[in-house]
Amino acid sequence: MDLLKVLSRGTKKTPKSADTLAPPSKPSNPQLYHDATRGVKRKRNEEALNVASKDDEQDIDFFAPPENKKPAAAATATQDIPKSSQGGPSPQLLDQDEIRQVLRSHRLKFTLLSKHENEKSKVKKPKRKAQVQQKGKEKKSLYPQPLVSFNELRSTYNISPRLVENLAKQGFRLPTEPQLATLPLLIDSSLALRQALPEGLEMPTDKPVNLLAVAPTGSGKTLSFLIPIVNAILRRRAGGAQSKGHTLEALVIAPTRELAHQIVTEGQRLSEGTRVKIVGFKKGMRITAEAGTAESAHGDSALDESDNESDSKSEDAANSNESEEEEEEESEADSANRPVTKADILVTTPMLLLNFLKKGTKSKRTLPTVRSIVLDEADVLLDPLFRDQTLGLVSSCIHEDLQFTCWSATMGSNIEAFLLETLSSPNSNSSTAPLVRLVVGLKDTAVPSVNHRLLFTGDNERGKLYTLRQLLHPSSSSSTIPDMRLPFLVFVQTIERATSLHDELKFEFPAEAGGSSRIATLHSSLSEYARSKIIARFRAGEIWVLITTDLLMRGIDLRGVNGVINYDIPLSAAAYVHRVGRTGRAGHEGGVAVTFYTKEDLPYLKNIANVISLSEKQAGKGSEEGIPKWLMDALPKVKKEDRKKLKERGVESRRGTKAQVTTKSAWERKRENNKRGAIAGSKKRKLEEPEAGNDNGQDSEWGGLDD
Ligand SMILES: Nc1ncnc2c1ncn2[C@@H]1O[C@H](COP(=O)(O)OP(=O)(O)OP(=O)(O)O)[C@@H](O)[C@H]1O
Repeated sequence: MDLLKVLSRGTKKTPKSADTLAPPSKPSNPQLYHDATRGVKRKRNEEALNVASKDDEQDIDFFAPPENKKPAAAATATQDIPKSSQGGPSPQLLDQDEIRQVLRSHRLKFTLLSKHENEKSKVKKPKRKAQVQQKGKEKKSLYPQPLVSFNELRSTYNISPRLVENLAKQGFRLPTEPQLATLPLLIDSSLALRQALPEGLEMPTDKPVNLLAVAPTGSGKTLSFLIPIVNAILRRRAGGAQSKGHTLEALVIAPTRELAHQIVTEGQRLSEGTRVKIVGFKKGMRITAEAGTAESAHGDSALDESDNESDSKSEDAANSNESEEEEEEESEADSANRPVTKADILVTTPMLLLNFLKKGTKSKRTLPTVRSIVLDEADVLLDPLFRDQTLGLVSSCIHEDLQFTCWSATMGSNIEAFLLETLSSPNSNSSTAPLVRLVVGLKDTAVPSVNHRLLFTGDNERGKLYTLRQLLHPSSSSSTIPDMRLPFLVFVQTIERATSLHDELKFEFPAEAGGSSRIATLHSSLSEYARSKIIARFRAGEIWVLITTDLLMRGIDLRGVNGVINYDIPLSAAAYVHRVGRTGRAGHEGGVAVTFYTKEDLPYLKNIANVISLSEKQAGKGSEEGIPKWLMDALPKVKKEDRKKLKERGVESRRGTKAQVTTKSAWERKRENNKRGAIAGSKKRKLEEPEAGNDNGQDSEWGGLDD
């Protein structure tokens, strides 16, 4: 039996046909897990369901003033809201049993992490180790107040009414799981933790809580960290503790410009009308920073970073190719004349701001007014490749009550241990604050909101191209995946492959359907201007197929994306999770993720098949929809060295110029390559100096990280 083909059959196809460019389904409920029966005693459960079914019939206004408020039990589709949270004078807190019930029904698990506990369990005898750790874990479980409905933001946590209005304006009616879990803790930790600590466990309540949150892709993590930050700024202003002007109070770090820009946009929507200013840091921008000890205070200056490519790999991920149309090179004198940009919240990629803080001084400048630092996609920011830059920024935030929060859909245990070590080091500004971990779902490597497919495409490039062409015309009867609908993202391994696949496909759509304008490619060697234009056109629905690299795999929220195609296999389970998580976001159903594989990919398939199985399980789908167990067992285990190699290099045969995507014969390609080589050679001879070395060349596109 051919294992390769059977694997494709193992993933069920939905027979439903779909129209090209059908709009994404309306999100009915942005919550992923809402099983009211989970972890509930029978009697209580029946009561809760009865309340809910009655309330379901009513039209609910979650943002109504308290006197018109319907019972809070009706405010979520979770049907598990205990009575004590329903309306009434604030603050209304749930009791321990009720808290546990809500947290369990949403698959939310909080743990108080402590280095001390870890070390203690390490010295025990090996045989008892598991038991000790288990015991330790139980002891460290926390049960903070959940946010059962958005109206509690006003009634219990007294947040700015303007923020609540802005949420309502965007149509957000139910908190997603990370919002439900973290908003109380981050807005008012002492209130949220009042009944949360198990006996014998103490935690300082005068310090803000540091948080490590692991929640699925598209589950609203951005608002989970933005709401508390904006609210804290407004609160301090209202209390007169902060001037009415703009003081930099929060720093959000993201791995790519696209994500940073998106966070700024979401923040601006949230803080509309509040005078809280959220700004994306750009090259040449000046902000108020305090000089290090060797310098005079406020010795800030703007930077020209065009010559600063010292860390080409991370720059490629975050800010590649700085020859921007809109960001012409400027002299230091020019940039120093620029006015200082005022902001309350600054969003940046790590290298960009770090360069600014370092430029022209012996000791790095500091940001003493920053009270909150957010690492979005923390696992990649704390990966050894990028760690120094990220920690460089963290160490410049010297406020004594600095709050540190980390967010991602995937978080390796190595990252967790590293974070714990860093935060508990004597140099850390957050050393005395507790570190709490939240995990939403059973495990981080799952994307339950997406329909996953594995597709064997034959042994060569032609098979892949043929299959992709079929998917571009999803209504055709020959389509391999009938429920695959435009628009979609296509992920490939390298920039080279992205451009050559684009060349192959750009005339796929007829002129009357928009022709070549419907297909585009986005990767880090394009200018920032070009990149943002492409994203804007994709958001506007003008581009139907976007061919990209792993640059776009994290955080990007393109609401209309109906499908993701892994044309080249992802480099790790985490990369798979992030790539396919670009669809099926915030309750949108019907997102499809198709992963092509060839014989060559077989050694790497088990990782992905595992994620698919777990996702199906978490989504509550029957075993017939996932990959059968016998098939899973038959797949080869990925060797450690192969995993490492894959992470660093990708599939070897897809690197370099030879790995272009093409249907041309080898002879034709050879002739073209020779011609191109001759032209390039003559151009090179004319140049006085060779180009500045980026030794990663075209293959330096940011690769995904392993779990
Ligand atoms: N309460 C809500 N109800 C409905 N939609 C929401 C809610 N909160 C956020 N969203 C929307 O959900 C989408 C995904 O949110 P967001 O980008 O924050 O996800 P994420 O968890 O950060 O995902 P990723 O891990 O991929 O970065 C966004 O379009 C956002 O506007």
